[in-house]
This record gives sequence, structure tokens and C-alpha cells, in this order.
Amino acid sequence: MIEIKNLKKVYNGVTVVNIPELTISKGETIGLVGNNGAGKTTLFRMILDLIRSDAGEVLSKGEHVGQTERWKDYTASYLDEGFLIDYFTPEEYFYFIAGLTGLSRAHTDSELEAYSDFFNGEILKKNKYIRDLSKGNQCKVGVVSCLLQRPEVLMLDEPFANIDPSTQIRLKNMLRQINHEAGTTTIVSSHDLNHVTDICGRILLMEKGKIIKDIQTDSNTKEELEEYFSVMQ
Ligand SMILES: Nc1ncnc2c1ncn2[C@@H]1O[C@H](COP(=O)(O)OP(=O)(O)OP(=O)(O)O)[C@@H](O)[C@H]1O
Repeated sequence: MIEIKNLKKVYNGVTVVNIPELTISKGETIGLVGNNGAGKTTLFRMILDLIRSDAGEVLSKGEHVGQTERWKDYTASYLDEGFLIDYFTPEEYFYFIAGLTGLSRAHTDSELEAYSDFFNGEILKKNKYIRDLSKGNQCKVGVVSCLLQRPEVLMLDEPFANIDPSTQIRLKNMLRQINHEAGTTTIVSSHDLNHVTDICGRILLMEKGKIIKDIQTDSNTKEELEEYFSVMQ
């Protein structure tokens, strides 16, 4: 589904991403972990063609993301609140995003009903602009806007960081469900080892731009990661 070959990004003479080869297959659930500055967001941004690499390439379904637009039809992402449109209300934003994939307003309203627990009464019919929502509630808007698109590839950068524990559990269930029902390929970064090992079948551990561990999740994975991070202290 996604192939990375000899990918490099350099800032101010420092190589911040350096991945000789990485293949992510359709339906995989990838957890991306690594300390601050490891290169996770930079990798996301290159996969999404938001920044250009200094060397190498990212292919989605065999096509170079910098040379074709087709991957945009089946990829949804939420990296940060910069992805939202501040002067819209959540409803306006959802209608806008859903409209891009041909969903009517009525259909969007009925889809949104499924997220009422996740929204916890804070998002819809509040007469608030997105800019006035809390960081966690902005994250909810970003995540649901991705899910409305029914993407084949879903990329979320630290989606658990600002949301409360109940919402974290709900989000994990939602991510499990879309992977199970639709086979969505999911890449989620997080500093919370519990969350990623709970929901991801494969963990990529980044350090200084390199993927230093590529682990199929099993009952020992969390311990293995905890050991790595405790050694790092
Ligand atoms: N536009 C930029 N200009 C210069 N350096 C940058 C730029 N963007 C990222 N970097 C550097 O690249 C490195 C990787 O940053 P990145 O944001 O990808 O890390 P991360 O793993 O997502 O970190 P965190 O866990 O803190 O979010 C860091 O050293 C960062 O300072």
C-alpha cells in the first residue's frame, strides 16, 4: 500500500529522517513511537507530500505521492489543528469535508449520530467556531472528519495526546472497528505505549530519524518498548 525507498530529510545539515526501506501493507495497523524529535511528524508530512524529501520517494499504491493526486482520494489524515478551518463551526466543517466525497448534508447528519458518545455533547449544535473549541475537541473534529471520508489509509499524529481517558478508549474502539470492518490501513503516532500496543499490529520505533525497531505486536511488545524507553532516560 505504502512503500518508502531511501527516504531522507535534512534540516540545517542534520538528517532528521533516514529510512532506506519500509513497506506498509493494506490493512496493517501501524503504531509509530519515538522520543521528541525522532522524526515521526516529518515522516507523516513526507508521506502526505506536505514537505518534500531531500532524497528518496514515497509510493502509495505504487504511485509517487509527489507526482500524482490519486492517493488523496483514499487517504485521510489529521496531524494537528492546522488541518481544520477555524472560521467554520464543526457542522460546517463536517459538511465541507463530507461534500468532497459526495456525501449529502442529510447523510452526513445521520453519519454524525454514530459519534454522539465520542463528541460527549461538546461539538455539535454548540454555535461555536472550531477556533473556540478546546484542543481535545478540535482533535475530535479532525478525527471524525477523517472517518467520514471512509479512507483506505488513515494517518493520525498523536491523536491521544489531548483527549480525556473516556475519549481515548472510544477512539481506540473506533480505530479497531474501521480496521476490522473496512480493512483501513492505519498509521498512528503516540507517546502512549499502552494505546499503540493495544490497537496496532505492528510498531515502528524511531530514533534520530531511523526506524530502529519494527515489531509485530505480541504480549511482550509493551515491555520491550518500555525497556527501550527506560534505558533512554
Ligand atoms: N521546518 C523545520 N525546520 C527545521 N527543523 C525541523 C523542521 N521540522 C522539523 N524539524 C526538526 O526535525 C526533527 C524531527 O522533528 P519531528 O517533529 O518530525 O519529530 P517528532 O518525532 O514528531 O517529535 P515529537 O514527538 O516531539 O512530536 C526535530 O529535530 C525537529 O526540530
